[in-house]
Amino acid sequence: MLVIEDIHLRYGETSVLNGVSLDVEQGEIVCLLGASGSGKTSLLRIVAGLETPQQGRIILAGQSLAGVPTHKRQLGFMFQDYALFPHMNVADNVAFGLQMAGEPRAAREKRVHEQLALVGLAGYEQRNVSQLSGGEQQRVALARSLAPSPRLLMLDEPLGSLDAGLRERLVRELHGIIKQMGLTALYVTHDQAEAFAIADRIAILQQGRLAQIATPQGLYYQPASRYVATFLGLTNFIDVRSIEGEQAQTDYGYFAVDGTPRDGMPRFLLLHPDGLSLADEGIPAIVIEAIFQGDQYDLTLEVSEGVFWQLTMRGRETVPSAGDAVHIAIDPAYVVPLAE
Ligand SMILES: Nc1ncnc2c1ncn2[C@@H]1O[C@H](COP(=O)(O)OP(=O)(O)OP(=O)(O)O)[C@@H](O)[C@H]1O
Repeated sequence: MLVIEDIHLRYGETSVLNGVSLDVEQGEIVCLLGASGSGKTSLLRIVAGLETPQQGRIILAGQSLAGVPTHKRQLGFMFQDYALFPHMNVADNVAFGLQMAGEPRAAREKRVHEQLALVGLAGYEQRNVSQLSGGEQQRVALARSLAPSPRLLMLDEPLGSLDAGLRERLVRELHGIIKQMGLTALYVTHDQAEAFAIADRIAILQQGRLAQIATPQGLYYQPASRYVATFLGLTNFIDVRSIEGEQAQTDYGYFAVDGTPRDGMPRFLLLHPDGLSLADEGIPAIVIEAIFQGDQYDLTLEVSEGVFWQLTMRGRETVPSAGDAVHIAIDPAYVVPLAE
């Protein structure tokens, strides 16, 4: 549905996007996830036609968008700072795009009614938008962006200003609505949990480059680099001393590395915290802290001086205390070789 091809964007001497390419399938939700300043919003603005790259192409439904102005691209927008019109009621806000497109009144009213029902705000037509809660306002904004039947929905931190609990609920609702309508969406966020909750695939941007694009599970269990792993909060790295056949030698023993990384010989191994457990024997460690997170304990363990590993314990197992000596077993299926 959407092809983003080799996009380069510079502001003066500053390179903001450096050869970004990715595809979004019809009906797919792709999240752009990355640190502040990694270029997420700039990429969205290029797809929207609000910014022109020095190089590269955007193709929507088989047609190049070069020279096509924003209002002719048939896109829906839900941006954090793209506020509702405070002087209009809910119905007029939702009808805005339809009115701009010259849709007749009766068709407009029908569509507004349908869209409000879809976002759970049936009967809100005459309400004043300034009297709605933050969550209700976001739903009106969503209904407004969906009303003109966009070919692609673009969302930039759409839930950024809401509190955590409401965000969690709305992100699930948003997912349901986008999927129900079979919409294709490009969703910008810097919040990993939000991306995991809504995306079919996640594109990680790292200083204007695409570091990896994969399903949430793919990213989490097979990060392509140390940067991606660290960004996702996975920090148990060990250096590879040498490779002997399909075995990597490390300070903590030998590990099989048959699935070698695509970019060359592994220099590090990521020990995924889901593959670490406490056992009667294994790598000796001292518990530094055990933090209760509701659904799990997050343990920090010191395996040698200044080297700390994270391990999670689920369920109601007996959890050791700070200062306890323990042993760590490693499930080889959760060892990820990384070249960079
Ligand atoms: N009009 C501009 N002129 C010069 N530099 C710009 C302009 N717009 C963006 N930049 C720079 O481009 C880089 C990428 O910005 P962008 O807004 O795309 O990042 P982002 O990943 O969306 O960040 P955030 O999560 O903070 O919104 C930043 O370093 C920013 O300062």
